[in-house]
Amino acid sequence: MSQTPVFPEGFLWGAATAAHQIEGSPLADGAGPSIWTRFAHTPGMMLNGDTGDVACDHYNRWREDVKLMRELGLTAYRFSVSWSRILPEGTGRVNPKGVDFYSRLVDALLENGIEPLLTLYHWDLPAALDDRGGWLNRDIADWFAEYAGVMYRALDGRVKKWVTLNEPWVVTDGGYLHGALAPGHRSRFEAPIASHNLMRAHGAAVKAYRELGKHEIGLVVNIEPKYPASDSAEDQAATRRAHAYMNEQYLHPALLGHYPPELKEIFGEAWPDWPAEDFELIKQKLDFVGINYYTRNVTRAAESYPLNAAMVKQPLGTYTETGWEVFPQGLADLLLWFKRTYGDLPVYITENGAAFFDPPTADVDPRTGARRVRDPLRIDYLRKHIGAVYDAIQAGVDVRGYMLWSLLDNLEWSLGYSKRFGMIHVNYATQERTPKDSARWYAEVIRTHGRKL
Ligand SMILES: OC[C@@H]1[C@@H](O)[C@H](O)[C@@H](O)c2nc(CNc3ccccc3)cn21
Repeated sequence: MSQTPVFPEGFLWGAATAAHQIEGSPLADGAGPSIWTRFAHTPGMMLNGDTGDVACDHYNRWREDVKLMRELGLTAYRFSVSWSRILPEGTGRVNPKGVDFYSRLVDALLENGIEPLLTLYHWDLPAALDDRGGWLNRDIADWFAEYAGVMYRALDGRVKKWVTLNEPWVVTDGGYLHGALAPGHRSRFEAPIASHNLMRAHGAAVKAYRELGKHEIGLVVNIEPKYPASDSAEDQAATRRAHAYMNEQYLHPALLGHYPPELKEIFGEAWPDWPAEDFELIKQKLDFVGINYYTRNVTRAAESYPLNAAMVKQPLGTYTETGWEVFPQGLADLLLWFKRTYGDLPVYITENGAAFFDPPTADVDPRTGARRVRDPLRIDYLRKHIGAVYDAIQAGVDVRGYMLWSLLDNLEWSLGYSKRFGMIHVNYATQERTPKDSARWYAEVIRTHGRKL
């Protein structure tokens, strides 16, 4: 970044969370269980046996959390809705208390000048639908559109930026191919089917929005730039496969109406011949794309499944607690690739952040009793990545906002509470919130509209 940044007028400065990671009370007020309720209570699936039963108790503490957002000066907040709070069986009967929770949250955000960005699906499929095949059942496109319609009717107008899916790649790769995430399947035949039905459901929800909604809707993907470890043909080919598998597998059908050809090469006999009409459903006009960026991959050829590619650890690199290399240039490179490949569609950075070690309890000043959590590594990470966003904007990419992952320390899926991504520290024993130094730094970035990076 070569000069004091000035971000575009109206650029949104926010933070992001997800229902199952922060809310707790998964079965309160008539809610049905999700696949994560089940997965977390399946022995051996979660580090330390952690579950989302309490999490950050946001279901009860949401007023306090909105107050903290206001104090930091956030102008936007990205959150997700738990499908099984709204439709306990996934379809049919609506649970009014579930709708009320999100309606009250949205009203509180608006009263505090915070724009809501609502994600309809952030991995917590109703268990009742998983029992009917879940993402492997083609009917899920209709089930998802039904759920989306309930939310559009309830909140559209107060919510003006909707997201259909969060990261279909992780849902499929984690939940159906490698089994590390709910529902814990390990099948190279199931993964492409789940992946395709996720995109059909995305298309059906966007189509429903065009009939019911009056504002904006998009898709959120996690993408990582892939750099070849060498200029050997094998490493170049492995990098091409890795790029297609993560970065193009979802954006291509959503924005171009076809899959990248590498997917047939990767999955072979496990890659079906999809009906042409499926792509008419999937390729719906979008108002924006959300990009979740965390790291890059230096890629080499290797015997691995299914990509025959492996990541190369960088000896001089800095790595986060989740083992991801800190590489801010990758975000700028990725945004320029997006613009070159898909054109001038507006983009939001819908997640960016890092887990570094933070203590389980905040430091307390013995004289004043003030609590503090020092997190200089996170400040350095955020400063450099927000700087990369600025550089991409200067290079002509239409980035409209930045959502820091995450507002609060929270349940890091099957890693439990072992990884802290929050700019606000959560003492899980007391549920006490303490803004970390990174939160106070981010508040200054927001107040100066990026000048104080
Ligand atoms: O891991 C941090 C966050 C996670 O808490 C969010 O719920 C999720 O949206 C999210 N996506 C990524 C992107 N990368 C990723 C790669 C492999 C497995 C899981 C996530 C990171 N994160």
